[in-house]
Amino acid sequence: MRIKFEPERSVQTLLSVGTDTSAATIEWTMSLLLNHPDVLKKARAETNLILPSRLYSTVPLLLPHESSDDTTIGGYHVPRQTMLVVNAWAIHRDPKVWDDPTSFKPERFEGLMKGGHEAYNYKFVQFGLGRRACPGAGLADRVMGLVLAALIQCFEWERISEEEVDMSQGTGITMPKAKPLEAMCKSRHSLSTLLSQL
Ligand code: HEM
Repeated sequence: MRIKFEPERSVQTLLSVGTDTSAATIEWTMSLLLNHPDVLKKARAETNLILPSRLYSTVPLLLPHESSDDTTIGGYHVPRQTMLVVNAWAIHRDPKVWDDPTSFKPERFEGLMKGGHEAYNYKFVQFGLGRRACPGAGLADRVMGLVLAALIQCFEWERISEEEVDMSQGTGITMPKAKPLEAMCKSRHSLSTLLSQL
């Protein structure tokens, strides 16, 4: 067997999987924050508040996998070479796994996040698990943390009307918002002072 290495395609794939997923996660998280001003206020006060987007898993079915051998999972016989799809979206909203699953409560992650991604006890699988888990998870965590912190710390955010931000979900391997987020923002007073000193 010959394997053809195509660096251009690899770079394109990395750029695509790395940017769509991170951008969508940031958009979902900002939408959640705009619908929960109390959490937004808390996030501004606590710069280390963890805001994982569990409710709106941006890769809701992970990527298809294939069983390398016959096996039995949860009483079901799975023959070799079966395509396996993990429904992360359903796991993240399962009341048997999460207390009050559909509420946006970032504080539920305090403590749970300390041991790295493998320590989530198979509850939070936004990046998959095991050998084929997302290799960009560490980078994505850091980039999303920095971007969200900058957006929250540097700007005042408001919804465009009294109505809550529409959280309907579109379809795609990376789950988009059905209606792109529109919000109002203005730079915070502290930022204007800082910028005027540059
Ligand atoms: C919020 C951001 C991201 C999310 C939610 C995400 C999620 C995922 C998921 C669920 C998988 C499949 C895991 C599985 O099926 O078990 C995956 C695979 C992958 N991700 Fe990410 N990802 C993100 C960011 C990134 C970034 C920044 C990069 C690279 C710069 C990246 C590169 C990849 C690659 C190359 C794979 C395929 C790995 C393989 O098949 O062995 N991802 N990602």
